[in-house]
Amino acid sequence: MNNTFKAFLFDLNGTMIDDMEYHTQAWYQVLTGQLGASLDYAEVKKEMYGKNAEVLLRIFGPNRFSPEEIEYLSVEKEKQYQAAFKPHLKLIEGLDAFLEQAHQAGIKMAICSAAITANIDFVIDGLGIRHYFGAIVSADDVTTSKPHPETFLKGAELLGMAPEACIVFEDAPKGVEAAANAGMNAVVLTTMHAREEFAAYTNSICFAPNYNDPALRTIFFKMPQTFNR
Ligand SMILES: O=P(O)(O)OC[C@H]1O[C@@H](O)[C@H](O)[C@@H](O)[C@@H]1O
Repeated sequence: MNNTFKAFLFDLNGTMIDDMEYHTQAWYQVLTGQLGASLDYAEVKKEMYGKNAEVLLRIFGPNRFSPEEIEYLSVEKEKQYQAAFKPHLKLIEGLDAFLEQAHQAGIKMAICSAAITANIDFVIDGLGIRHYFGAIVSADDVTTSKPHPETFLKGAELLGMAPEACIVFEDAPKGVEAAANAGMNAVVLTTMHAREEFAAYTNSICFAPNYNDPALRTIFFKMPQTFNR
């Protein structure tokens, strides 16, 4: 194991599971179908980072919805997402063995996501992987979500780790920006965004389509075998 990193901070959506298309579809339906926003699919994809309340505020401004309406719309979007994605719920290729290997190597791990707690529970209990994580930071645990550094700094703090001992796993440019703002390097999973979209971020140390990528094995475990079990 490479001694530089003592903790792994995982983003969830798009990084541990390949579900961002399902989030985009659910947001597109709620924002344009239910709420009448004039956004095309690509614009929805670009605007849907961070907490659900932040997405609604960014698109509709501060005066459109009451806090109760925001909560209702957030839950509505996640109901649509969960119903559509549930049959496809599985870890990104190689991640099951990668988690086990990191665990065996004594690496501390946290989930640091902009998703609400109910969505994180849906994924980690649905997949039986909760025991790997010493801390979970959701949308409900932070004041401001990514690209603000709060989510990752809180994850590091809960694990008892200095930021420089942590490596972030992310799939979104705004998430890598949040890692940079927290003083952390990032491994980028290219599930939804192409490598070129991260050109602005010098803290991206590696790009991989999944956890069997040789670059990941070299960086973290210096081992030739794949993570397939
Ligand atoms: O921070 P994560 O795990 O990538 O989650 C991000 C996504 O979480 C979803 O729950 C939000 O509705 C999306 O708008 C957001 O992009």
